[in-house]
Order: sequence, then C-alpha cells, then structure tokens
Amino acid sequence: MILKSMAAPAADLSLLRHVAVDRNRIVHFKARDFGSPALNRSFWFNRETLKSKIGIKSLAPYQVGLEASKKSNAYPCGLEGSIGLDAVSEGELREKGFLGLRKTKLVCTIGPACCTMEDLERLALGGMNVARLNMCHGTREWHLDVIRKIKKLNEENNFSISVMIDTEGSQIHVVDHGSPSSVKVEEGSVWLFTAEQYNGSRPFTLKANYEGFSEGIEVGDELVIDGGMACFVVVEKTGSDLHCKCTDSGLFLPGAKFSFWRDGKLVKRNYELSTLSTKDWADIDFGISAEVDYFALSFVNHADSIKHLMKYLSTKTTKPIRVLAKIESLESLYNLEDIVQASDGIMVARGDLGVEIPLEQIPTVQETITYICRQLNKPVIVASQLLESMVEYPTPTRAEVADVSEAVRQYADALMLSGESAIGSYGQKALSVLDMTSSRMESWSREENRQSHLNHHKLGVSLPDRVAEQICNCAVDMANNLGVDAIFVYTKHGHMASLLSRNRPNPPIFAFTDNNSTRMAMNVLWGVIPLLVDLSDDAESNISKSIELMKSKGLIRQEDTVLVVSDVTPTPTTPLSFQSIQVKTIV
Ligand SMILES: Nc1ncnc2c1ncn2[C@@H]1O[C@H](COP(=O)(O)OP(=O)(O)O)[C@@H](O)[C@H]1O
Ligand SMILES: C=C(OP(=O)(O)O)C(=O)O
Repeated sequence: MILKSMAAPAADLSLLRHVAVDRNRIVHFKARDFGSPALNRSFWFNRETLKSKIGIKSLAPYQVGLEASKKSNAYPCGLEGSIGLDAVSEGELREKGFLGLRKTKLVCTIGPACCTMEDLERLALGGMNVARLNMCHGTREWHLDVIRKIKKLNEENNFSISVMIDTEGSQIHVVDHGSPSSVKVEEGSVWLFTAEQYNGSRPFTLKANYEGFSEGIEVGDELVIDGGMACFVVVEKTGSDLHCKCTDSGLFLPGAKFSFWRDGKLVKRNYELSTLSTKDWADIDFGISAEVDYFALSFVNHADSIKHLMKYLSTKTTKPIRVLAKIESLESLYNLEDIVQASDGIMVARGDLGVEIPLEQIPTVQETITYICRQLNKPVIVASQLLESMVEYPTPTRAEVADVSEAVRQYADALMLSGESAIGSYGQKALSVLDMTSSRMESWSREENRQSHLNHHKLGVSLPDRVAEQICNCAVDMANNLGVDAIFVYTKHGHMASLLSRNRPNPPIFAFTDNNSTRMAMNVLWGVIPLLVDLSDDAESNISKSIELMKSKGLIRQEDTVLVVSDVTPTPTTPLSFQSIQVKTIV
C-alpha cells in the first residue's frame, strides 16, 4: 500500500519524489525564452494552411488551432500516399520537424457542442488524439452516431482518433434540487436531503439519487457539496432523510456531488454497489460492438473490478480494448499500486477526487499518481477543470495555464478536456491552448534537460521484463546523448514503445506496428507517434523499408540520424529472440 491516509491533512505521500533543486543556482534567462509563442507559432492560424499541408481538401474555411510558422528544419512535401502515419502528425512533422512534434497527448470529451462532422474534424486537426464519450450523458444512439463519424473521419481523412467510452459508474452520489439552474444556499438555512423521488422542485429540498445515501450518517456529521461549493451539518435524521443546516453558504448546481465528513475525515460508506452497474455492463457491450479502443472505468476502488472487466472483454471480443481506471475516490488511493498494475492506464479524475479528498491535496496526489504510473509503465491522463473557465470565456485564466503546464512538467501522458469541449463555446480554442501550452512546456523541459531529473535509479528495476526495460532505458540515454532526430521502434503490442516513452526521450518515438488496435492504444503514450504498416518476419527488412518509405516521402532526409530499437521474436528465418539498438544515419 502506497498512500495511507489521504483525507488527513498530513497525508502520507512518502513516495513522492523530491526533485533536487539547487537553490544557489543562478538562472540565466535567455531572451528567447520570453515573448515568443511556443515553437515560433502565432496564436491563431488559418486552418486552411494546415489542411493544404496535410492534403485534406473537404473542409470549409474556418479558424482553429495554432499556426506553425516555418522552421528552418521544416520538411518538404514529398509524394502522396500513405506510409501509415496519420495526416495530422505528418503535417506537423513537415511543418515543424522532429522536435516540433507535441509529446503530450490530448483527449477531448465529445458532447452537444462538438458532435457534428465539422466539429469533430476541427478537433482532429487541432490535435485531438482521443475522443471521450461519457456514458453519464446522452443516449447510446447519440454516442454511436459520434463513433461512426469519428471512424469515417479516420478512414476518409487519414486521421487516427481513438475512441474512449467512459462508464457512468454506480457510486456517484448526487443531489438535485430539480431546477435547471443553480440555487443559492444561505448560511443558517435548513435543507431536507431525501431519497424520495418526486417531479419538479420543492423549497429547501434536495433529492439524493440513491436510497441508501444516508446509511451510517450521524447527527453532527458534515455534508460537503461539490468539494466545497457549500457545507452543512446534519442536525436531524428521520428514517433515511437528513435535515442539514448550512454552515458555509454557496451554490447547488444541478446534479451536485456530495460527501460526508466526521472529525475531519471522509466518512467511508460501503454501499452494496458494485463498480459496474447493470447499465455500465450494457454500455460495455455497446462499446464492444461499436469497436471502441478504450474503456475508462469510473469509481474503481480495487484492482478486482479492472481484472473482472478485462476477463469479460477477453471472452467477448478478439479485439484488444484497453481498460483505464479512473482514480476518483479515497478508496482507490489506498489501493493505487494494485489498480495501476492491473489496468492498462489511469485517469486522474480530479472532479470526483476533489469531492473525496481535500482540494489542497489534489496537486500532490496528481503528482504521486503520475509518478507511480511512470514507474509501473502505464499511461496517465490528467483530467477535469484544466481550462474550466473556457466553458464560458474565450481565454483561459493564468492559473489554468499554470495548471496545464504543471501536468506537462510532471510528464503526464495526456491531458483531457471535459465540459470545455463537450458543452463549451470555445472547444477548439481550449484544445489549441492545451496544444500550445504543452508544446511550450515540453520545449522548456527539453532545454532545461529536465528528464534527467526523472528517477532513473528506480526505472530499470521495477518491471517484470527487465531485459526489454534495460534496452529501452539505454536506448533513450543513447538517443539523448547522441542527439538523434528520431527513435524508431517496431512493436506488436506497443510494449517496447511504452518502455521508451516511459523515459520521456528528447526525440519523438515512431512506433511501427501492423496491428490496428496497438496503433490506437498508443495514442495515449507520451511522445509516441504510431504508424500502421505491414511488417514481415525479417526485422532488418522492416527497418530498411520504413526508412526508405519515410525518405521517399521527404519525412526524413540525408544526414538525419535515427536510433532503431527492434524486438525480434523467433521465426523459422530468425530462430533467436533478441532485442537490438542500432543507430542509422540516413544516406
Ligand atoms: N454526451 C453528452 N451529452 C450532453 N452533455 C454532455 C455530454 N457529455 C458531456 N456533457 C456535458 O459536459 C459536462 C462535462 O462533461 P464531463 O466532465 O464528462 O461530465 P460530468 O460533469 O458528468 O463529470 C457535463 O456535465 C455535461 O453537462
Ligand atoms: C473525469 C471525471 O469523471 P466524470 O466526468 O465522469 O465525473 C472526474 O470526476 O474528474
């Protein structure tokens, strides 16, 4: 067990790395650090520019994203035709060169504000790597329509957007006042919290969504709405109804989440609910038939629910669908390491987490989860309220930009938009802010050589496949020391690609695979550009073919150096299994 008492103010975050900072170091800021947009880009660009660069012709003119002004090492356009690289990465590579490729992946929640073909296309061009569908909202028909549109865009415009289904989960504790807008709560007012279901709204009454919502709750307990939007004390309990007096005024938003606290600690309530509800199982069957790429499982408290779902998937489909665990409860923090081990990746679901642990602990908990995920070689997505103000406003707050930068500085694999894209008026702008902010922080981290602060002594001893792990660690050291332009890796299941990514190398990792599920799964791996290609049993021929193809398209050129990691499995022609590192200079 890694984290012991998250609710207590002095939660044990003993595994949290303390990055050594030399306080006497004199920092010389370079003039170029200031004032210039990331990667010499101006803030807004004409989407037509990128479209024409990547050969997409079907779109109407409108503004989205960021302009990539030409870098001296930009690549010339080559022959038309597919080399298994998606159109957006190919366009970015031509525009900005190897180091200009963004490493941090971007996830967008799809909702009513961005569900037309044109909206989705804009998000794809703006850098969306994964489209998330939250099954808390909308009908299955609506979700299916979105999935079909995304698949059509992938096929017709050579995008590579993965689809994620996020389950509703059965442990959501929600109260509602029955009116569509927010309701003010005055200090001293007494409210009834009831499980009685009725239509419309009643004064000073809130409906809880679950009958047993007040089980184990006592007079004197504190009731906190949405992590602090309003606070109450329980003054009377009648049956399952609670009469609560407001101690800290605030607001009830529709569908507010709540938690109970006693003596400064969260009251753990063991509802007899399983992580996956009947509706969740039906949504999972829906996701299987719609051939989605990931399931994000809500309210995972133990590794068992992840294992259970994985087992179910293995009996229902031959297509590997990756299972991500959402960390959003206190219980999940107690079992964090087991959950990370069992899952294919993690989402730090800060929205619900902020209802269960004090808000001031979220930043350190996020850093700890990110660190543990990297140790255990699992991708991690940082989610919720990254640019919340952009649901309403066209620019983010400075604090939001700082929050995004912090997640990138921590080397999270991916960042996620929720309401900003699903219901906000400025979804594409929010995506471009993520794109620009992460690119800027990545280039700063690279210049500052920050990846050398990663805890290397722990990398290399923590995974079962230690040979592959060591090969990848050494490969990344070599790649950084030699200053190669790109890393190439050939991978069936994405394992070697993830081991390389885990070391957060300076050059981008081009991961060649012949498996489409692997390609889509690699969309959440930091710094990995997946390519879908035919691979033969002959590793050397795969390497030379892909280099030739990239060269013929003008994507690599003479004098570029590429570090190649290959993992050869035994075949009749190559009976030995071996892994190799080669450095090739393009001639
Ligand atoms: N498919 C959808 N249909 C309607 N509204 C949606 C949909 N997906 C997301 N939303 C809206 O976007 C907001 C933010 O999304 P998200 O963070 O995923 O959900 P939640 O607020 O339930 O945690 C939701 O509160 C909801 O209003
Ligand atoms: C991502 C989250 O989950 P959901 O949107 O389902 O509440 C969260 O709580 O932060």
